[in-house]
Amino acid sequence: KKFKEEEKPAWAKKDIRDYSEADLERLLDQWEEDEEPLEADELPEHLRPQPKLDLSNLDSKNPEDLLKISKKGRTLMTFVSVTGNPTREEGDAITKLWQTSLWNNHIQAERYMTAPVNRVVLRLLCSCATKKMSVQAKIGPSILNADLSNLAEESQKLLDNGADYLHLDVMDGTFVPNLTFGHPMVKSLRNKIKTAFFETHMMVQNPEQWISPMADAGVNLYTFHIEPVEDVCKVSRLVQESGMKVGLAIKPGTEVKALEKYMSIADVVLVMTVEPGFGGQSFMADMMSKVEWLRESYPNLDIEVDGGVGPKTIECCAKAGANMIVSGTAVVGASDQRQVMKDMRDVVKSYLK
Ligand SMILES: O=C(CO)[C@H](O)[C@H](O)COP(=O)(O)O
Repeated sequence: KKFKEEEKPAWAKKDIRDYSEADLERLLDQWEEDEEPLEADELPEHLRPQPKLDLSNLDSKNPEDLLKISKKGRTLMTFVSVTGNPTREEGDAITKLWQTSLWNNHIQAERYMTAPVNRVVLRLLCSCATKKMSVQAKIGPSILNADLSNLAEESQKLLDNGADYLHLDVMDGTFVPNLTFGHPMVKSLRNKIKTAFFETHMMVQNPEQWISPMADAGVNLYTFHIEPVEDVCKVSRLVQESGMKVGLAIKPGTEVKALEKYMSIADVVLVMTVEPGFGGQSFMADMMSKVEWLRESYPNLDIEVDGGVGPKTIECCAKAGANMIVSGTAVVGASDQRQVMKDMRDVVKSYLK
């Protein structure tokens, strides 16, 4: 706090190295006091101002009515029962199908089985709630060019310096001419880093093969290339069913419109701005027309760019509408990682407003 010199309390005049626990508490209190309030859409969901709901005319037996209510941007909790006296396994399978079809319609639902066995509580968290939230600027460093023998330390350092998520490049030596690591490495990393958001960028020929091991390894977002996949919808559904978010990636030579038919299932779209396979390549500015088209067509979509992105190229990405920024060399090799990530996030924010 900016006290005038003569008004400073005794503790504030001390050298910070002489602070007692109580002085540190006071300092913390003041920081919190001086903090700028967050924008409404940046607050956690439970603190966001909520629209008023009118439940007076609600027909609770009509699922459509329930869904309409959840579309008002509120989390809804409801009890459902499965008729026909199924076993617990059958009840689980039936409600899972229901959950998947809700997910396919961008309605995020969580199920909690309760006693008796054929009843479940279905918590509906509507997609519209998510869609109404404006997209957020996020920086996800790629650890491809980091010291992989020190992966946990390197990753923790990036997170401590403000990374919003970690982008983990998985290459199989077939889809791309390079080889990195697979699910055992991701699992070991997850054992050391419990809470960070992990994206795996699957540069692999058969992404279906690695869904289950990656889910088990604690991956949050499973981004795979559509080019080698015959049935993108099926693979996406399997990703969702395993509890991960779906990211769809395209190489520089792939038309952005190839993604159009999968947009209802994608949580994130990744536009590659280099030929996948290696870090440290030059940014391809001509990919920005893809990002522009995506942002114009899907204002609430998470659009990620990856390859050659750093302080020199961030403006181009932000202007086109990208909000999730993967950056490898420029961040990992920076002497001040925190500053580089903050500067890039600020540029993206300035275009999102
Ligand atoms: O997917 C990748 C390469 O296939 C990397 O994530 C990407 O290249 C990031 O590294 P850099 O920012 O150094 O280009």
